[in-house]
Amino acid sequence: MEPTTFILFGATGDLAKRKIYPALFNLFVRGKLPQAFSVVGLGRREWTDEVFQAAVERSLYQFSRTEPADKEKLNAFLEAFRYSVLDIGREEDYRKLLALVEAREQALKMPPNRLFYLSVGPEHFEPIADNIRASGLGSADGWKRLVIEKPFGHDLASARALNAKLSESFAEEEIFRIDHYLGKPVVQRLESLQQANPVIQALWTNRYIANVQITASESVGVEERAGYYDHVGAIRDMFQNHLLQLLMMAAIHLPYDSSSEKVRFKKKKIMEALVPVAQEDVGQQVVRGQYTAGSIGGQPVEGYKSEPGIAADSMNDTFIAARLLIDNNDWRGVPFYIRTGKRMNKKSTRIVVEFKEPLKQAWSQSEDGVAPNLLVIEIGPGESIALRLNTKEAGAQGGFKPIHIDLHSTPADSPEAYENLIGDALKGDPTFFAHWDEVELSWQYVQPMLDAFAENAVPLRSYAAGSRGPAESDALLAEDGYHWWFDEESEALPKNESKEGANYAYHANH
Ligand SMILES: NC(=O)C1=CN([C@@H]2O[C@H](COP(=O)(O)OP(=O)(O)OC[C@H]3O[C@@H](n4cnc5c(N)ncnc54)[C@H](OP(=O)(O)O)[C@@H]3O)[C@@H](O)[C@H]2O)C=CC1
Ligand SMILES: O=C1O[C@H](COP(=O)(O)O)[C@@H](O)[C@H](O)[C@H]1O
Repeated sequence: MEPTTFILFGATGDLAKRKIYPALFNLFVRGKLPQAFSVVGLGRREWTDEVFQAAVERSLYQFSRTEPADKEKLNAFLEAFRYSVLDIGREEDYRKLLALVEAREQALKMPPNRLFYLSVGPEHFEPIADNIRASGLGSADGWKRLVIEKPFGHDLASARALNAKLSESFAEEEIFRIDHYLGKPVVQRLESLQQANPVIQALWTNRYIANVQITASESVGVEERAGYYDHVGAIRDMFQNHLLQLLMMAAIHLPYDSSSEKVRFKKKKIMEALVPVAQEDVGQQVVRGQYTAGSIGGQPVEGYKSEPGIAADSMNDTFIAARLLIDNNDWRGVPFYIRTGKRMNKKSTRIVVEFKEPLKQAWSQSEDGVAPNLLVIEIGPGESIALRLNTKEAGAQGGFKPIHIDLHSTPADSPEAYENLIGDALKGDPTFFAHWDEVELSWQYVQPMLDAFAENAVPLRSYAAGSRGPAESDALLAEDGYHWWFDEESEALPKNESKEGANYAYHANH
């Protein structure tokens, strides 16, 4: 890997300590950082290098999965970290930064390969990009990359404006837009699931698939982010980015020789084939909801409007369910159902592919227990991919029973999303970052929904905290003759006990 200077805006912030430093440390421990590697942290706080290194060290003890037990290793890691006080709007701070970066490059005999990581609020993205260009930080002989956190815009117009501005300083291939769902290990394995299993590849069409269900339910509420969340809602926070990315990843057909260009091209094609929903039709395809008081895990939970920092008359969505249609030869006629919500009964991110039931007529009149085949892709908190089939035991009197074939369990020590993504950005591999085309098409698809929500043209349904969302979300699928597959109904899929080395294991449920 090429020598790199990692320049971190927002080095004193929450994301840096919870995700970025632990990810860098894990990469270091796994030998996946460049041999010559230097970090320059930035913030307004008057920290010294020593204070910065101590803050990084604390964050590792608090948030890293890899305990920094080896003091020598830890010190070698921390030695790479320097700090510079920088106010984003102050030009002279960038000149000071350039001097520090160049001094470090000279001391470490590194070429000027610079990765700028923007772990700051979105209002800072444009001025930082401008100042990087104006100060000369970006016009060096090496390469430059811009890693940018979400949110990328607030709507279609603002996303376009932001992209136009960033493009003045960085080329598209230099911009790495983080969507941490693309860094999740199981999402990254979807590619090999198809490529390594011709069986799955052959079934990946409307001939065999009845519907696809993508769920990201959360039991947490707005936590400490009321100010942010009350302006974005579930639709901007999760649906426009993470869930549409999961849809793209689930719907693409990947060739054996898939390159980053091919993956992104195919994702773009899926977005282009999505059937647009006109503003006046949003209510037929989308259910929006907001939680009221309830209980989770036996504990009483307040309703959304009573959360600190939330307006008492807020009409913000904390839940969204939608039916999406893809108009291409592979997926015509297969509804993709997406739902996400805060304060639901449990944390679960999963894709369930429900297969058609060609045998239903033949069996279900006379036999109990025949259920559709399901491919269940557990993305979090457990990680697994399992196929549910029907079987009948020899000589058994009863009906059919489901069995599960575990296609791919993720080892317990699999990397976290940020580790995967930062590692990819350091390598310059953009496969699991959101290309501008995808981002723009996502906003384009979502914009009529935002407009309908803003006009309150779609009813805001209530659901009790701790429930599975509004009843209308179930009705959305019932209209098509389907229902959401919940854990309980997909019948005790293999639990996520440590299954290292247990790929392709066979589980029978009794
Ligand atoms: N926290 C999280 O879990 C997640 C965060 N994100 C995104 O990551 C980004 C950062 O979030 P988070 O770390 O939580 O935010 P914080 O509020 O915790 O940190 C903000 C950082 O920005 C710096 N900063 C703010 N204003 C200035 C300024 N004028 N000049 C220089 N530095 C400034 C602060 O440094 P100082 O105070 O020293 O000036 C601080 O380091 C946001 O875009 C957020 O949406 C995305 C996913 C999850
Ligand atoms: O980006 C976000 O994601 C989290 C959920 O992420 P996960 O990895 O825990 O599934 C969500 O809670 C947050 O509101 C959102 O901004």
